[in-house]
Amino acid sequence: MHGSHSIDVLEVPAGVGGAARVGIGGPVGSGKTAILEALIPVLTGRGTDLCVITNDLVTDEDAQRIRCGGFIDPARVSAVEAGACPHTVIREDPTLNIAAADDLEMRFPGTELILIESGGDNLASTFSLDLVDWWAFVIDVAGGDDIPRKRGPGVIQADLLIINKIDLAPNVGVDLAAMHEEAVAVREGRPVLLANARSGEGMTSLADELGRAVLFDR
Ligand SMILES: Nc1nc2c(ncn2[C@@H]2O[C@H](COP(=O)(O)OP(=O)(O)OP(=O)(O)O)[C@@H](O)[C@H]2O)c(=O)[nH]1
Repeated sequence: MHGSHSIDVLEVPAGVGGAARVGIGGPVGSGKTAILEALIPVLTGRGTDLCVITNDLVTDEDAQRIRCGGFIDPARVSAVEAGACPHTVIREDPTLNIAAADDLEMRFPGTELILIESGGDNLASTFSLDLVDWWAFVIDVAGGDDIPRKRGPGVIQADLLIINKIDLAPNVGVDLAAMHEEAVAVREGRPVLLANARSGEGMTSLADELGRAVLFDR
């Protein structure tokens, strides 16, 4: 009919989109994968039904590492190859990640939580709210205690800032209390969590935070 136009309605299968989608971003090497490795057993121990998506530039190395860990069914871990720019697939055009999350929910219908790790390359990476409901940004003590002062969008905008590798503070001459205080100040009081992904310190608090923020205190 002249003047009318069709509207494409995307078919979303029943149940898909029900899981909370959570981003874990931050600079290369800050410990995002290590945090997932320490966090997943805490969450599954609480009975949370979860899946994982990793974003690597051109490999599925992080996904393989999590699949090999033995703490999650390897089929529940999907890899998105981000190509040249890691920001694009979590912010400008998160279509690939949304498709990967939908696919996981279709294959595992009871999924309550999807953790999406992104291989960001600097302090500017943020997640699109079309992709995630909530996101954390991971920096580490060894990267320098001036990172909060640089006020990168990740540091400022994330729902939670995680300062990881706190065990290394004495080795790199960082005053942890001052770094924490400064991070809280630049975030105007929004949450900042101190963590040591190697020992698991902070992971109970992180699981509690996720419980409050997206799992509604299950
Ligand atoms: N001492 C110490 N080392 C850590 C901690 N967390 C991670 N690491 C180490 O830091 C290195 C980088 O950790 P990853 O988990 O691979 O970091 P990532 O952010 O996932 O790195 P990309 O995926 O390359 O962006 C590894 O050698 C980890 O063992 C921590 O809390 N303390």
